[in-house]
Amino acid sequence: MENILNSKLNKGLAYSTEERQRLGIHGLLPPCVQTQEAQEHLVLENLHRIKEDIDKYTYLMHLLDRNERLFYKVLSSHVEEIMPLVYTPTVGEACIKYGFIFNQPKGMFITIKDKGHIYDVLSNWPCQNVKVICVTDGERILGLGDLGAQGMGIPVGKLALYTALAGVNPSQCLPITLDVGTNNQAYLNDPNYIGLKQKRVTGKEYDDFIEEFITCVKKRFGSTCLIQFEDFHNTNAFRLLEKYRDTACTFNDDIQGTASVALSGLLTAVKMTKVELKDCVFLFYGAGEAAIGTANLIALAMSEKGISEEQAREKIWLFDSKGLVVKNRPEGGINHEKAPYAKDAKPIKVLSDAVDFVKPTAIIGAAAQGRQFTEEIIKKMSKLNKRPIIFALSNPTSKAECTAEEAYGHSEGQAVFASGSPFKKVDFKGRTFHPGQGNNCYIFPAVGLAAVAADLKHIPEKFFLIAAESLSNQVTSEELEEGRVYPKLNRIQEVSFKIAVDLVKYALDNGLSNLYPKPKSVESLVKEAIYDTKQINKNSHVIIAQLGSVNKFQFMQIQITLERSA
Ligand SMILES: O=C([O-])CC(=O)C(=O)O
Ligand SMILES: [Mg+2]
Repeated sequence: MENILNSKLNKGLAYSTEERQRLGIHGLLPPCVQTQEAQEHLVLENLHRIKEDIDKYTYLMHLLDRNERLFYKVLSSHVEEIMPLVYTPTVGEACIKYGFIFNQPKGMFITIKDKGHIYDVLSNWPCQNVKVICVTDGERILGLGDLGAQGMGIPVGKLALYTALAGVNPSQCLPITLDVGTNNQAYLNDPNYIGLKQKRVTGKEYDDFIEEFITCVKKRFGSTCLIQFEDFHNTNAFRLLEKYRDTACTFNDDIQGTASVALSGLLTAVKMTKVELKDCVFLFYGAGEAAIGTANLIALAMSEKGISEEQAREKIWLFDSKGLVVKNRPEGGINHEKAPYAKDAKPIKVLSDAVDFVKPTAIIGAAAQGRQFTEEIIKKMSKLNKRPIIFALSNPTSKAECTAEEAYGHSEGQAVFASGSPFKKVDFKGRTFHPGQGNNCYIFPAVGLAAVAADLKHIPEKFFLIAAESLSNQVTSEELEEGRVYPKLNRIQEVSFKIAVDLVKYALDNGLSNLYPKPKSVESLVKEAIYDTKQINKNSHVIIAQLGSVNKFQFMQIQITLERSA
């Protein structure tokens, strides 16, 4: 029975008659034996019958609770169709409604009330061999703001992509929400809100809590367990990255992952526009994690192409909620992260006026303010550039700075466009345009695979430059012809694999890996770490060996099942 109840083991109707007898589950299933392909087909048919995306999300999460391998088989084989249902944009709606749709826990909730006991709480997680944690404190979920503990949908969705896009074993992944309260008043008043009903804890109490969390993760799962920070507020995201980047195996996906995918898109875009990267001028709409992270990485990339980082920063402009980021502006608001980009120029408060003044080659939206790249702005960009680069990176779709249709339409088909959330292809005046999804999902799964395969100590900034270049180099000439800034999603697994291999090679050459001696073939090393989504039709002892990470209690239960069926 344990087999059917354990989603990691359960195969549903795919158990053969022999297996059913051996495992003592004969009679618990109807007699039909299905192939995994037939099951996959059925899942897709069911999905197509469901009308609302949020209901499709719930259906898929139930599948994950029931038959993990089948879930990953379906997701990894139909990325373009299914990723938007378990990830951006549907996951945003799922978080908002998490109180209604919460079913089986898929990760851990560690609250401020657990302070002093975080190690014990982490010890309750049934899998021993955790190698990747995605953690949020729910304060800035996508562009939707403070969703408190209901932000859990994000680490769950991110880790699902670690497996589906890069093949990290799901038993090695742990989604965590740190619940330090919420300042979302609607949630505090909502009887269905699933988190702590208190205002956010801040200051020293917050910092001590995070410190205990990091220390306990290292103690429980080892110092090479990768900790991906996700959807923290700006004020904490930059600080925590600086604090832990050299003492833990960690990165911030919103700062570094997004920067890497954005830079990669730009490296590809300049192949289309034929304006060299070092000659481009960038205007960021937004000056938060994604904007500053990308600006910093562009400066690093430019500096490797022969100009100093300082000269590079001269070509990068920021526009925040108070207008163009210029020195001594009366409104102030120029923090430590923005300061290197503040220019000696007059203050400008209207984005369209800033476009006139800055004359950018590329505008990059990352402010989560919705449709701010207006027809007027896109038309101005098209006058300034033969092929304007327009990236609308804010998520989910409702927060995108413009739609794909607007970008291609208002630029008469000249824009090189990418967006954080997916847009369908656009037909315009007899031509078809394929918008790129400039989402960090092209980067973080590969970083995770590299970290798991090579037992990495740290994640250096250089990783995000290498990943950006590797991703851009993998766009084929056919894809370029079709105007694609990123490789097609239906080959994202091979692309992630190659990025992971490039990262591991750099890690090995730079003393970042614990592996000794150096592996002979990096490709084989990374391949060995990859999870197989195909149904296992092997003896149960092989299943145990593959699980490898169940806890003592589960292990005993499986042994009992096997003994009974022997
Ligand atoms: O989750 C996504 O789709 C990308 C991301 O990190 C964010 O928008 O915060
Ligand atoms: Mg994020």
